[in-house]
Amino acid sequence: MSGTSSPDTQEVVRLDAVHKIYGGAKGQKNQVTALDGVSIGLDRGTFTAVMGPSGSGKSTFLHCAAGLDRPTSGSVRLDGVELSALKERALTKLRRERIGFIFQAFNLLPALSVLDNVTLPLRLAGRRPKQDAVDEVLQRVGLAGMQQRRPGELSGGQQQRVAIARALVTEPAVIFGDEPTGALDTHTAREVLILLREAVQWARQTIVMVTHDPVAAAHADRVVFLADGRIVSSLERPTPDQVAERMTHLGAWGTERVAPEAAQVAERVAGAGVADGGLGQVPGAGGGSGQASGGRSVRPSVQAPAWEGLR
Ligand SMILES: Nc1ncnc2c1ncn2[C@@H]1O[C@H](COP(=O)(O)OP(=O)(O)OP(=O)(O)O)[C@@H](O)[C@H]1O
Repeated sequence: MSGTSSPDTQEVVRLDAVHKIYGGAKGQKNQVTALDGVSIGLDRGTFTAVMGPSGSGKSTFLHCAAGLDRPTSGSVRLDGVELSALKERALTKLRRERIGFIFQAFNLLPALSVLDNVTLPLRLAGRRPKQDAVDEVLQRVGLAGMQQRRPGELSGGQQQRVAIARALVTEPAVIFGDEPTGALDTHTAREVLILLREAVQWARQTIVMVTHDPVAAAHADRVVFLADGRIVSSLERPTPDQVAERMTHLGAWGTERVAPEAAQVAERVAGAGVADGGLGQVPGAGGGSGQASGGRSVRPSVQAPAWEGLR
């Protein structure tokens, strides 16, 4: 554990006793405690998935950890910098220079080429893109030869690769993903997850990903589970069925959404080649009314903070 920003620092993200309370003055009825004393450290070069039932605080966790929202109390340090000490402009600069974001809905600029989308964060930061470095990133994500295409001329998976390249090109301290595979079909989602996994290995990239999908989560080094705004457990390098089982214990597929969620989990877990045994633990698994993950609706994502000030 350390608070410096030296490259050798193990913990890139550190949250201590973070509370986030929405709505009204203290003690008022309409208050919601979205985060209730979250403390966690995320090491450099690791891939962490954040899971939990709907409303458990996953998005709030991501927003606070990434400096998109300020905690009500507690400390968030990113790459050794205490975020609460930063004024808005400095926070924006830090997000632009030290954080990469990947969203469910890609958030590419349709009028720009692949190359211009990927190099945009560098140019916004006043840095001249180095052709070799950009070429390498595009090669790594499988977009070599597509530099001049527009996002509209790419598949969903290719568009997400552009977003990943855009996140990687600044060599950020950490990349935050908000359901980065939520809009992709099962096969494409797997390719994107493998790519993220590889980025952790070859670039020693730190990645934090919020997901509802046990198969996606199982690509991470560690899966952290939130319930009622608290970290209630974690699993190291779990299988998809271990993740699904843990989510079941958290009541993640609650009664009002049992059938679609459970069927979806069953499909995803089965698609990952996991033994059938794990599926029996998901209530309503195989219940039939769920849709394939590829048909999953795109839930509203956070605004694209990395591009604030662009227009
Ligand atoms: N801006 C806000 N104002 C008031 N309450 C909020 C706000 N944002 C989130 N909440 C509440 O905080 C709690 C945690 O929300 P959050 O979006 O972090 O959960 P989540 O785990 O990401 O949920 P989901 O999986 O459904 O996206 C919920 O009760 C939610 O209603």
